[in-house]
Formats: sequence, structure tokens, C-alpha cells
Amino acid sequence: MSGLFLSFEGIDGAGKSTHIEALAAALRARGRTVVLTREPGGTPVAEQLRALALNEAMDPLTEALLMFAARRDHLLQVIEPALARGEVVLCDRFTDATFAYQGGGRGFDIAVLETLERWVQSVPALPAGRLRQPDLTVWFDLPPAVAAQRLSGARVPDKFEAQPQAFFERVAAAYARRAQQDPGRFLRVQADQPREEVWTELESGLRSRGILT
Ligand SMILES: Nc1ncnc2c1ncn2[C@@H]1O[C@H](COP(=O)(O)OP(=O)(O)OP(=O)(O)O)[C@@H](O)[C@H]1O
Ligand SMILES: Cc1cn([C@H]2C[C@H](O)[C@@H](COP(=O)(O)O)O2)c(=O)[nH]c1=O
Repeated sequence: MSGLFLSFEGIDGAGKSTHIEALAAALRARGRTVVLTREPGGTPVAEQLRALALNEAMDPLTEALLMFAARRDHLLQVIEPALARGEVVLCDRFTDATFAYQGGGRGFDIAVLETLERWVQSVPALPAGRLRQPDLTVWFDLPPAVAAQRLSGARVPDKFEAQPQAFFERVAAAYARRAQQDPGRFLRVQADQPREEVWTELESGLRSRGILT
């Protein structure tokens, strides 16, 4: 069986975690081996970088470099080996999050992010010039006001969760731009619905792409 790389995106509180576990169970029930992982993180080195990026104040370039450094380690140590073994990788966030949070939220230079994307996602298994990208990105599209309501009081906010709603409006707009640039890779799920309906929409999108049978 060939490997499959799915990423899950959306603003904080959009509902990714709620559905990733259920999807992993559905895929395992169909005989697939599933690796559940996340960014920033997924390896000991990347988890340390995550702790810095989510908790320490830093300038936007430093933040972007930490995200991509964590990603490089995660790709080489976890994602690429799993894909080579023919497994399914379910990754809670990937590079679209950098374009959304550092590019949209922070207003950091998109051209620099594109350069880092090319460096980091060039991997030995792919011919020169081709980048490792998710086969499909599920984008949980939720209005920031609804996300804020869902997260209010739920936990101690990290550096990003503590940002004002205007930050998340920019993040959401940047996700929409990324999806527009590569519509074939994105599955948009309307996340402002009851959990069961979000799951039904996700399941149906995955069926129509042959990922769930
Ligand atoms: N469809 C829904 N309707 C109402 N509440 C929901 C729905 N989906 C998830 N929630 C709740 O919203 C909160 C955020 O959900 P979840 O943790 O799945 O989001 P997330 O996208 O993984 O967030 P983060 O990226 O910040 O970790 C949780 O309390 C969850 O129970
Ligand atoms: C990959 C990535 C993530 N972020 C931000 C987005 C979230 O606020 C946190 C991760 O927390 P989660 O609960 O695991 O979703 O990090 C970012 O700013 N840039 C990135 O590239």
C-alpha cells in the first residue's frame, strides 16, 4: 500500500483534535497503519522547539525559523519513514499553519516563507524540485468569534491562543488564500456546525476522494 499524508488545519479551537482521533480509528478499522502526529512537534527535538515557540516572546523571523526547523526534523524522523513504510500520517498542522500564523497573523514576508518551504520540504525520496506536501489538507473553517467562544475558559492560553480576535481574522484569511492557491489539495469543512455534522462532512469529503471506502 502506498503512504498517505493528511494534514489538518484551522485557527485555534476549530475542532481538529476532536475529529483526528475518530478518523484514525476509521482508517485503522480499514486495515491501515496510522501515525498520529502534530506540528510544531512530533519528535523530541521538535517538541523542545514547540515549547519555545509557543511560550517565549521572539521576533517573527525567529518564530518562523523555529517552525521550519521543527518541521525539518519531524519530516526526516517521522513523516518520511512512515510514508516509505506505506502508512497513513495524520498531522495536526503543517506548513499551511506557518503561512497562516506567521504570514497572515504576524504579517511576516511570504517570499521568505516560500524559500524556507522549498528548503525544508525537499526530501531525498522526491526528485529535485518536488516538495513534500500533504496529499490532502483538511481545513476546518470556523469564524474566529465562534472559536473564541469555544476556547473561553477552557485552558490556560499559550502565546498564540492569547492573541486578539483581529490576529485570528488575519490567520483565517491567510488559510483561505492558501486554499485558493491549491484547491485540489484542500478539503474545506464548515466547522461551525454540531460535531456530528462536521464529521459527516469530513467523512463524505474523504469518501469522494477515495481515502475512506
Ligand atoms: N462542532 C463543535 N461544536 C461545538 N464545540 C466543539 C465542536 N468541535 C469541537 N468543539 C469544542 O471546541 C473546543 C476546541 O476543539 P478542538 O480541541 O478539537 O480544536 P482544535 O482545532 O484541535 O484546537 P487547537 O488547535 O487550539 O488545539 C473543544 O472544547 C471541543 O470540545
Ligand atoms: C505548525 C504551526 C503552528 N503554529 C501555532 C498554531 C497554534 O496556535 C500552535 C500549536 O498549537 P496546537 O494546539 O497544537 O494547534 O502553534 C504556528 O504559529 N505556526 C506553525 O507553523
